[in-house]
Amino acid sequence: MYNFDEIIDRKHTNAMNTDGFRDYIFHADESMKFPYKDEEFIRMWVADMEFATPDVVIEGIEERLKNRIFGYTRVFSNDYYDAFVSWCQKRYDWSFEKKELVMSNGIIPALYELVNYICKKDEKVLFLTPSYAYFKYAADFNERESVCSDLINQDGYYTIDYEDFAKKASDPQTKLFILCNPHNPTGRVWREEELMKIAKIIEENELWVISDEIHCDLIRTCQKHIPLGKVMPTYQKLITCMAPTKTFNLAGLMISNVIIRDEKLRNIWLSRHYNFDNPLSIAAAQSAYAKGEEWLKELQVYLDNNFKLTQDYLKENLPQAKFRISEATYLAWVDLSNYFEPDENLPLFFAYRAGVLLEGGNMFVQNSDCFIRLNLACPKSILLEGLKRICEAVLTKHNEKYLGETK
Ligand SMILES: Cc1ncc(COP(=O)(O)O)c(C/N=C2\CONC2=O)c1O
Repeated sequence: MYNFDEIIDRKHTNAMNTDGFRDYIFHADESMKFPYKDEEFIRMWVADMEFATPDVVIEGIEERLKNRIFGYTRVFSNDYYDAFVSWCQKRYDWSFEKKELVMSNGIIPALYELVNYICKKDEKVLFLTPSYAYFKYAADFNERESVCSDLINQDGYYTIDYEDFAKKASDPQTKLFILCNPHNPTGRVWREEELMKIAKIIEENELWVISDEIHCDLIRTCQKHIPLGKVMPTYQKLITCMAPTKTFNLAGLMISNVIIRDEKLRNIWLSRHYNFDNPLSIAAAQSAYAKGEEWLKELQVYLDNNFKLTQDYLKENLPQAKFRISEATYLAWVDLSNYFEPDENLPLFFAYRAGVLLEGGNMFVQNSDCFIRLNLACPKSILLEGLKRICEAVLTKHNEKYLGETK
């Protein structure tokens, strides 16, 4: 049994989570002050976990450390590919050839590069909104136009607006579709029939498609992830991105899997991408895929319980908040439109009034006003304190507003 209740001090580890929030959330510097000391914040924002990576990963790194030489390194041996492809076969009944796998220091850097390799300057990048903002940033960085297809929110359950998606996909200038599968921030796990409808539209318009599946291992225990590559087994213009970094809390080790079917695009990648890897990251990732399943199973149960706890707590203490348990990710997507106006800065409100760091609607491109996104990958004692602070702050504001109106 693993102890996910353990509170681990992340101070002085150069963690984005503890030290990077002023810049990332508020675009401010260290001079930005709050009525809370930094260590007093409940941190529910950036998507990494407050849990120790599994012992098998630590042991894999320790084993590699014994060699004591850490020269230029690349994934040359089959061991890494064998561990990763076995993971995909066992969990998703999906595999790919070794030659299709290239490595990247992150999925975001891969997106930045692939947009440039795939789209000409006047071509467009399509994605579903609300969206992880880096899909838009990958287009912006490359000065390619973004096109957003808003998901339909049916009482907290998000579905694809196929008519809108098809219309935007049919624009001859739209060249690339980036799919988030499972979806951050709504937590949807796309069903086979949904993926098949998207696949039909992709094929009809001969789009390139990047399926970003970084969250695929972190699904509720009752859910099943389907790689887009399974629904489009022979479609050559498909790139699939997966990584151990979300699953095993290894984001700082910067190692991601990019599976490029198209040989021409793969050769462009291999000729232009900086193709070296960190030997400790390879050892960590390989151990995770080869031996990490038991830990992941226990983590999934712990996260399921954190989602249930959140649902019960909000129902009891913030009844006008609308929240459905995410089908995947450890991110809760909560609709507070009954308590806030669209133009209110929710991250700022909760930092000042609740001492909680979270990400808010305006950080997910569009179609996300009045939502907050809560990282639930933390010990339940921390989660409860965060939920308590959030609900108290909202209710105090709500009462202030109500009393103000009745004066
Ligand atoms: C859909 C998606 N793709 C890629 C990444 C990052 O991949 P990397 O470059 O680390 O390999 C994230 C991390 N999501 C985060 C990170 O912090 N907040 C989020 O929502 C993500 O949610």
